[in-house]
Amino acid sequence: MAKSALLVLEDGSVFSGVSIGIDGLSVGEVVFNTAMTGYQEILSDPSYAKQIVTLTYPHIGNVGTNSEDNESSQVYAAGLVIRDLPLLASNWRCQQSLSDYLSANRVVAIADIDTRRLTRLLRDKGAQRGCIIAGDTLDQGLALQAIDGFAGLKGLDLAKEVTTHTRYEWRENTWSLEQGHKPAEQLSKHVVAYDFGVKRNILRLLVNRGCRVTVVPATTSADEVLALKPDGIFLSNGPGDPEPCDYAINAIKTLLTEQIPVFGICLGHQLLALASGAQTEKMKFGHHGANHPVIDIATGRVMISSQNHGFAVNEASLPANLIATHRSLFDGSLQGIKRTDVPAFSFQGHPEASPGPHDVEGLFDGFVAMMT
Ligand SMILES: NC(=O)CC[C@H](N)C(=O)O
Repeated sequence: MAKSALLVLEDGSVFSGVSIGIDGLSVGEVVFNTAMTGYQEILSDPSYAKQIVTLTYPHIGNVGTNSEDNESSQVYAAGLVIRDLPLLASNWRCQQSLSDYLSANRVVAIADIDTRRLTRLLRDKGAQRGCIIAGDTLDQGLALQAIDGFAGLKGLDLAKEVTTHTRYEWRENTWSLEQGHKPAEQLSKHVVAYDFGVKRNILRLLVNRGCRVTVVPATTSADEVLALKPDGIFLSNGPGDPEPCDYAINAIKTLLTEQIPVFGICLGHQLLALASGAQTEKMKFGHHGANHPVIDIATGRVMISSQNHGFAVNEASLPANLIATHRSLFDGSLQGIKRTDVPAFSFQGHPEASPGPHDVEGLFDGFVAMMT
């Protein structure tokens, strides 16, 4: 018999379902993601730390999980909420069912709830603080207490918590159906990548373009980065609010005076903006999905992108040396920026996909071209 579980929200809403992970209680910001595939990449994306992810696609788990599709070494999402877990996981790459994967990674998760009702609620009221409890005894009062004890993501520096403790070299190339991981390329450009919660596919796409990648902890100083003699500096994605990451903002300010190419993704984009004098703000329910249209303002070209952010750069706050390069066609919010005085640019969505379409991958080529 499946154990029961409850999802409780700060507004008092309660959804009851069945547990598909471990027994226990987990609190976080509840958000919805509209991607139809890629649940394993989403769960292991460090940017989801302290967030409980609801997947709007109704059948989740059909293809199980495997050891190659993780975007980091563990699950970072604080919990998973789905409609229906199929009885059977079937795929030639499947090594573990989703439910076994959730248990092995110590995740509290709930299925059999009305994710359409939940998503409408989140859309109307905004992302909610919430709690999943699973097990033999379900105490709603305890869940509400846990929610009270969680202040939300605003003001929370999580990059420092998920970053690597030690510097390391990344050599693994991209994966394809025909070849698995491709053999190493000739590596001619040296990229120092700040790990604020980096996804592996970003590092692979850099290797695929001939970059030797050195990944450094989030708190690495500008002097330490410069001592590594980088041809380019990459600012990664990551969880939490960018504003309290003053150590990173200060380092980026210094690095921007060096005329070394800088490329930022998501949190890295927000940090580049803050270091350039712009401002960020919390969004109502953010962008989480793999089907978000974004326009390249200079060419008018529309690309479908992967997205995962709850904060955004306020376009009205851009200083004179920062121009808008991309906008979301869902809500008009800023999706890309470029410095006019130094070689630095960034994108709010996820050009590395994983999961999602590859329309925006050309930004990696732009970064390599800047270094050449
Ligand atoms: N994927 C990311 O890097 C997310 C950035 C930031 N934590 C946000 O929610 O906006």
